[in-house]
Amino acid sequence: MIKIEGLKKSYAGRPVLQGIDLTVEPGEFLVVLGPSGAGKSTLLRCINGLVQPDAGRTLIDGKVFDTKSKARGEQPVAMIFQHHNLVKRLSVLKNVLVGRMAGLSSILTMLQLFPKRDVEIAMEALARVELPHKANSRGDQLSGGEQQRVGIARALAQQPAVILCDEPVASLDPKTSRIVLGYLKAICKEKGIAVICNLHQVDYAVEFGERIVGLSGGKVVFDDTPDHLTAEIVHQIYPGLEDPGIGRVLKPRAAARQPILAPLVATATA
Ligand SMILES: Nc1ncnc2c1ncn2[C@@H]1O[C@H](COP(=O)(O)OP(=O)(O)OP(=O)(O)O)[C@@H](O)[C@H]1O
Repeated sequence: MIKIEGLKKSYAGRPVLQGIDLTVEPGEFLVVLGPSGAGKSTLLRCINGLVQPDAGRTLIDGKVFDTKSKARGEQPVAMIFQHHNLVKRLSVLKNVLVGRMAGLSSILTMLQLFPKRDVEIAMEALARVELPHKANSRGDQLSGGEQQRVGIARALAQQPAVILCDEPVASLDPKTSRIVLGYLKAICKEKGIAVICNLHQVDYAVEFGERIVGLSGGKVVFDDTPDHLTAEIVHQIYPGLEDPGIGRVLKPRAAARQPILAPLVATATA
């Protein structure tokens, strides 16, 4: 279980996260929505131990995880990025094995020598995203969607408790985006890995998210299942958004409901 308690972060005196509390269960697929600058990436960086919050903490299975844990090589958190972050000149298999490096001595890492068990784990992860036949291809010989599937395999090979995804389909076409999100969700369920996924696309959030968190002005302004996400709430999460079609992706039942969090309007207009 991932427990995020009172996370606060400011840059140059400007608050970016203003006290985030979230609990995410194993195997839960949580989507974070919010406008540019809402603090979505900062939230993931704090959870991942890349950024030290000014206040608050993240507990993973009851143990604090922060920048110090990361520096010690603890790896309960895997990350998937928008631009895949593959090493293009390395083979697909070696890219996936990057997910296993934390447990290796620096000499083995330098020589790119991997224990048989790690290679097996990496191949299993590649098989899970249906790319074992690409193991010996170079990273830059794959399409964008395939590269993102390798990114998922690399995260999976790390055997994490949580996978954080920062706009993982922002540079993919709609069909490929659905394929990639489909793999992520299936893996989340099968392996009991919590997934926290930043997205900009409300339609994908509703289609794939089991739970949606709306972030605005560094605060959680919505936290519920997709069928409770109304067009009004979407407009309040994204102030000034002019997209009359947004209501079409929301279920009629949701469209009939009222916004459920009182601070929403105040935060969105602050
Ligand atoms: N290292 C940093 N130094 C200074 N300011 C930062 C830093 N990282 C983020 N910020 C600022 O914090 C705010 C939130 O940034 P963040 O990247 O978390 O937003 P976001 O919701 O992920 O936006 P986007 O959807 O555009 O990626 C922004 O105003 C950004 O400029």
